Amino acid sequence: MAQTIAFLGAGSMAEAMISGMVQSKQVTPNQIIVSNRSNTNRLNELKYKYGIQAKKREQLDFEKIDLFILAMKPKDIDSVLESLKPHLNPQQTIISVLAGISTSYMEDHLPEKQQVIRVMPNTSSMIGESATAIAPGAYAPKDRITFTKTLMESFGEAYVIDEDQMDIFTGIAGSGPAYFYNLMEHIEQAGLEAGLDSEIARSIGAQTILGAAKMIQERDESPTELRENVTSPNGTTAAGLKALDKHRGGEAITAAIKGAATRSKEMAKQMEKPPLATH
Ligand SMILES: NC(=O)C1=CN([C@@H]2O[C@H](COP(=O)(O)OP(=O)(O)OC[C@H]3O[C@@H](n4cnc5c(N)ncnc54)[C@H](O)[C@@H]3O)[C@@H](O)[C@H]2O)C=CC1
Ligand SMILES: O=C(O)[C@@H]1CCC=N1
Repeated sequence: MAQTIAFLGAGSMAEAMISGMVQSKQVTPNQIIVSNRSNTNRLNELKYKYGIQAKKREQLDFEKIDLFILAMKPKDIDSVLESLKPHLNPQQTIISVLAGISTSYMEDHLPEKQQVIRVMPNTSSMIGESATAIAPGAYAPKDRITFTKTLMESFGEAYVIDEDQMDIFTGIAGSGPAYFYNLMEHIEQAGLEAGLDSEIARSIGAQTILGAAKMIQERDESPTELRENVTSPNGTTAAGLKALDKHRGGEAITAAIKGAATRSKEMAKQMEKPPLATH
């Protein structure tokens, strides 16, 4: 992949993607440039940790960059698009990881017909295990979409979806790791309260989640069949599931996914609003 990739934003999501890309060896570290608004300590940290290039915004050589990956907070999108706009040429692609920012919003704030692709990775990119969505904008050519998919696959699984599915994808996969970390917090606490060592409680919980996820991926059985296989009549699992049901565990997960997806939609709506008039 002989392309130069510049990250604008050097936070946790940028680092997770950089880590996954570098480990995959599909991208060499010197193809990656990381940049942010002002925190040079953070840039140096990433530079030395991953062997990539780190540059202040004013040091970026825009012409030599093929792909810009926007990885700042959604609230900073306007200032970033404004600062990018005068430097872009039609061959350059803007990839955005920002939740709730549509491709059409970005296209409207960039030079006419700029190539824009929206993606939604998650922090498991860090170890090559992301589930990443890709939604191309109106002017993204096929070869760039294919390239972006290959790039996203360097740190996990990647799926090309319609942009109107991005909110639910964000609810399931973008925010999803947090639900499992929250689940782990509860598992660990239950283990601790019953006298397990905290390290062992954490390890047991993680291995159990990992094993269940791999069973779903590797076996030709549905989650329902797999659940039934664990559940002996009147046994321990039946008692556990009854308690889960009583406390509306399943509904809680559905609500979490829907809550995140709704927030993603709301964020997009807020961006569509005209700015408040100032007098
Ligand atoms: N954290 C996550 O799990 C995921 C985050 N995202 C998206 O990734 C984006 C970044 O999220 P995090 O990494 O968690 O945030 P973060 O707060 O850790 O990082 C934001 C970075 O942007 C930089 N920044 C701010 N203004 C800038 C500007 N004008 N130009 C260049 N850089 C600028 C900051 O210095 C910081 O390095 C968000 O838009 C979020 O919606 C998407 C998927 C998952
Ligand atoms: O919480 C957020 O808004 C971002 C997007 C998906 C995960 N983190």
